[in-house]
This record gives sequence, structure tokens and C-alpha cells, in this order.
Amino acid sequence: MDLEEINTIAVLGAGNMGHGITEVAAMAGYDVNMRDIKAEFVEDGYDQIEWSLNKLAEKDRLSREDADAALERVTPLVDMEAAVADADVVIEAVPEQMEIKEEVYRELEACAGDDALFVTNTSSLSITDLAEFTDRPERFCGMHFFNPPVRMQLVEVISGAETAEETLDVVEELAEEFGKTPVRVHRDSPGFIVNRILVPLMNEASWLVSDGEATIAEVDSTTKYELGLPMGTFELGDQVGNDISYHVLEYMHDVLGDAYEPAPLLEEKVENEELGKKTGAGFYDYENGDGVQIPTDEHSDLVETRLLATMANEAAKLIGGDVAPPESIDEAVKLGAGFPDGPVKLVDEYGLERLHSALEDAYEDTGHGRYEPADYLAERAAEGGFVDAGGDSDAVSFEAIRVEYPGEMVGHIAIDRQHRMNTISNEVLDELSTAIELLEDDDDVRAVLLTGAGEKAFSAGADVQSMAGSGGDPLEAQELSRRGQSTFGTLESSSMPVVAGIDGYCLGGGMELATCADIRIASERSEFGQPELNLGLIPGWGGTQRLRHIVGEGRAKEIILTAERYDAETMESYGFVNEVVDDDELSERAFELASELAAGPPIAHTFTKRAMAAGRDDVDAGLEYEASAFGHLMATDDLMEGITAFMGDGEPTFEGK
Ligand SMILES: C/C=C/C(=O)SCCNC(=O)CCNC(=O)[C@H](O)C(C)(C)COP(=O)(O)OP(=O)(O)OC[C@H]1O[C@@H](n2cnc3c(N)ncnc32)[C@H](O)[C@@H]1OP(=O)(O)O
Repeated sequence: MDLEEINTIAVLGAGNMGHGITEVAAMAGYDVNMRDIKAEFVEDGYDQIEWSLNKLAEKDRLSREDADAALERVTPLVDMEAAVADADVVIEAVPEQMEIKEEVYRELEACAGDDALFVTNTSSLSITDLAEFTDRPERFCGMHFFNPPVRMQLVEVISGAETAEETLDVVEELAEEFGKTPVRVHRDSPGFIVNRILVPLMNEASWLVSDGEATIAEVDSTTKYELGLPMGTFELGDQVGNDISYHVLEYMHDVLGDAYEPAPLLEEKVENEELGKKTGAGFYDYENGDGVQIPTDEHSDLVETRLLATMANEAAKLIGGDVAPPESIDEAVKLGAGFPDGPVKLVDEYGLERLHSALEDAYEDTGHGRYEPADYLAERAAEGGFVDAGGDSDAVSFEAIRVEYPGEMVGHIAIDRQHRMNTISNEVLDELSTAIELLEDDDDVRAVLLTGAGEKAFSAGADVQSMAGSGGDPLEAQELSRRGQSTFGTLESSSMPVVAGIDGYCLGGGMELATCADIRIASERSEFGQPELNLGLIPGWGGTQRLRHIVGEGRAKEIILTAERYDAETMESYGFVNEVVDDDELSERAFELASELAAGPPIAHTFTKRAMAAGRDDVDAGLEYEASAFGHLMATDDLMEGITAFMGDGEPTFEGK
């Protein structure tokens, strides 16, 4: 079956996941039959969809017409045959019990069309086992959404033992049609990718506390403030639901053995029905206590090593078992769990050899199966890491940009397509992503300078020519927009200060790129503008959102809607440009500014940027981040260095420690 042949989708189950998936499919333009076993269940699911679509429309994330049209496309049903007879794809999202699923698949197989694809949203059961309840194992696979499906970007697409390649291809395309990012799981393995990393991580945290080796505060303080994960491990457990983690873990324990034995602390929480946020108490008390309280300064080396070692071991089992390659693991966990860096990158950076030895020691001391290092871990540890062993950054080469190291801890990226006014092509986007990552990973770089090569243009925007080359395909254009948004977003969220040195035209996508820098310095001759509306387009690389944070909504609307060109001085008065300098002084001054920033305190830079980003749409979240970061900085060497230098009237030398 081709993607174009898919018109009607049936979703079995109208619970949290079922109605969420229905909403996603309806928003993508599909007719969706949502079926559950009782009228009240489907009605409830339908009401939830209506509520959610209304919210999206209220927040202007969707037009009122699109919200109404999406709801129109949903048909709530109880009768199985009516729900699936015309369906091209059936997405099963019924409770996670084999017997229930078996019954549903037997009934489904009797009513569905012969060509229909069946996919399951299971998060824990075996795809291969479920496929056996049908007569079409080659047209059956996993399509695992994350909760809530409307908001979460990731979809794991999982192969069963007999799934045909074409089935996986079309289900991935369908996930993309839904506006999601599919990540393929090549082999059916418990927990797939994200749960396979997260659940053992949460279990290890519980073991550390059960065994008296750490406190909850130490674990969460280390997870959040040392490893930089978005939540403490126990905080995450409470969010996910301790019963859910326990259930997945039991399944892993059954299938994979003793390494996955649930920790007594977790078991106790489930027995006491302290299931997390949803029951008002879990590892933290949300009703009678203060909720999640994570100290910034209770870092424990043991916790850090054990948690990383657990992730390393699970990643090794996934990679070594051909379940998923390192890049898929990192992408899935970043999208599914909000990790700023993927687990493979985290453990490689820490040092796989150290983690391997830590596991060997713990295994020798305790004899517990969870510490037994996977063979593949030993292999990669000996090679120096999962990826790019030896970290040979010289191997990276660029065509459309230049990456230079002019000294003073500055990393310089120059867009170098002077024949086309440094316009931004797909190649430039790809190379920018690689370059940002390269500089981010380089301990010797502490500030980024971004320029356009030559004297004519910083960048004249998206390469209209190559854009036209997509033959007017709306999907390709959407993809291009998303790629630009996310590449520029990586620059915006860089942990380092970013200076844009603007000389010449700074138009369209070029201006959107400059908007993602922290500080903009421009030569007098520079010219700015968002001319997209003149082309019948809109700024598609973040311009409709980011510009207003810099110049205010009124000016942003003026710049975008009039599509006028502006000189540097005017843009300085609008607050977009921080400083205007003589044309021949631009490169020297931009480098000087970048090097001054590079000499500053790196941790404080990172925290400042994160706090400001966190507070953009939610001042309370920003203030909370600020307070945590402020506390965390108290324990840094940089603070001592800064204060000592101040007292002694000297210049501080910050080390980022
Ligand atoms: C999501 C993002 C969307 C967008 O960014 S949409 C694009 C927004 N940008 C624009 O609309 C700017 C378009 N370009 C211009 O208006 C002009 O150009 C300039 C003002 C930048 C420069 O004008 P002049 O000095 O007269 O030079 P020239 O002969 O027009 O340009 C030199 C070469 O550069 C190519 N070029 C310039 N901008 C683009 C572009 N955005 N996409 C593709 N090519 C571009 C031209 O075609 C030409 O090339 P050749 O040598 O083959 O004649």
C-alpha cells in the first residue's frame, strides 16, 4: 500500500492514547473512525478531542475552521465492523493486556479489508507476538506514540519478526504526514528505544536508594543539575506513573532476565498505590507535601556514574542487538524524553571505558545482573566510544560554510556561497547543524561568531532557486521550514554566546538566522529585511515567532508585513542590532566582542541563556530556573575565581568548573 492510498484510519480504543492519536490523524486530514467497546468510552474520547481542538484554536495553534474540520472527520463508533471495514490503516490502542489485545485482533481480522495495515500503539508488548493474532504479520508493525500524542513529536516505528519493509516505510511516511518524527526500531525488543533507556534508569535510581547508596535528593540533584536532564529521575518516575514503569519493568524482567528485577523501593510505591503525580503522591508528595523539591547542590559522583553506566549498558544492548543505531537512540530519547543530548552522546562524552569499568566493579561487588556489562559495551569501550571513536573532528569537512578557529576560544562559522549572496541552501542547513554541534562539543571554544563570507552579504535568505526546485511540493516545503527552524533553534539554544557579525545584505532567512544570535553587530552598509511576503511567502525559519522577542510585536509585524528594507542604523534603533560600526571595522569588532564573551564564565553564560529562554513564555518557569541556576553557581570554581579576581583587582580566568 502507498501513502496516497490511505484515506480512512480506524483507531481502536478511545482512551488517552486512542483519542490523542485520533485527534492527530484528523488534524492531518484523515477520516478517522474511533472505536471503543462502550458508547460512553467513545463519547468521552470524542469530548476530549473537542476540548483539545478548541484549546488549540484558542491558542491560535490551529484556525477555528481547521479545528472544526478536524472534529468533523472523527466518527465515534462502537460497532467493530462499521469502524474497520473501510479502514486503510487500523491503529490499535486498547489496554496493554495480551488477552484483551488477542480478542480485539481476532475480531478485527474478521471484519477488516484484506489490504489494510494493522499497527499497534503498544509500549511494552511484543510486536511479533501481537502479529500472531492476525493473518497479516507482514502488514503489521508497532507505531508507538508518546503521551500526549498531540504534543509529542516522536513515533517509534517497530518491526515485528515478519514485518515487510514496505509496511515500515509507509507507516513512517504516515507518521510524517501526522507531523511527527518517526524513528525506526529494527528489531522487536522490550521497551523499544525510549522505555528501554528510561525504565532501567528509573529502576537503577530506585536500587541506589533501596540499597542505601544514595538519597532521592542526591539522585535527582545529580540527574537534573549534573547530567543536565530536564527532570530528576524520581521526578520523571512520578510523572510517568510508578505503576507504568513497574509494569514495563516486569515485562522486561520476564523476557530479558534478572538484570531488570524491579527495585524494592519501586515495588513498595506500587503496593502502597503511591503511583506518582496522578495519585497525589509517589517519590514526592504532591498533596500533603511540597511536591518536587530538588536541591541544586547534592551531587553524587556514585549516582552520576551508575546512572550513566546503566544508560551505556542499555544503549550497548540496543546497538549490539541491531535494535537501533546510535543516532536513532539519541534522536528518539531527545524527542521522547526531552533530553538535551542523547544518551549515546552523554555516555561517550563521559567516557565509555570509565563506565564499563564502573559496571565491572559493581558487578564484582554485588553480583547483581543489572551491572553485568553487555559484550558490545566492552567492545566499544575498548574502541573509545559508541560513535566516532577517537573523536576525530578533522574528518568533518564543509563545502558551503567555513569553520575556523581564530583563537581566543572563539569558533567562527562563515556562510560561504558568495556567488549566491550567501543564500541558505539545504547543504548550508546541514553543514550549519554539524558545525554548531562541532563547536558545542569543543572544550576549547566558548563563543561562536557567525558571519557571511565576503563583503556583500551576511545572507540574502533562503536559496529561492533551490526552493523552487522542490516543484511546489507543500510537504517538502513544510519539511524545509521545520529543518530551518530547528537548525537555527540549535544556534539559539547553544550553551555559548553567539555573535552575528553582519556585513551587507541580511534578508529573509538570513535575518531569521541572525535573530538566533545573542548579539548582533552590523556594518553601516548592511541592509535588513524580511522580504518573504513580496514572494508570496512568509518567514518560514522562525521569523514569525522569534523576531518579536527582539524588537517587540509591533515592529516585527511592521518588518514582516511591509517587507521593507531597513538600514543598520534603523535596525539599531529598533533594538535588533546591538552596535553599528564602520564598514571596514566590522570583522575586527565582531571578533573582539566574541572573544570578550569567550573569556566570560561559561556556566553562567549557559544558565543565563537557559533562564531567559525558559522565561520567554512563562516568567514563573524562568524565575524558577534562575533561582536554581543561581544556587548551582554558588558551588562553582568560577564563582570563587570571579570573586577572588574582583577582590584582588585582577582579571578572572574562568574554567567553566
Ligand atoms: C524561509 C526563508 C525564506 C526566504 O528567505 S525567501 C528569500 C528572501 N530573500 C530575498 O528575497 C532576497 C532576494 N535577493 C535580492 O533581492 C537581491 O539579490 C539582493 C538585494 C540580495 C542583491 O541584489 P544585487 O546586488 O542586484 O545582486 P543580484 O544580481 O540580484 O544577486 C546576485 C546573485 O545572487 C542570487 N541571489 C540573490 N538572492 C538570492 C536568493 N534569495 N536565492 C537565490 N539566489 C539569490 C541572484 O540570483 C544572483 O545570481 P546570478 O549570478 O545567477 O544572477
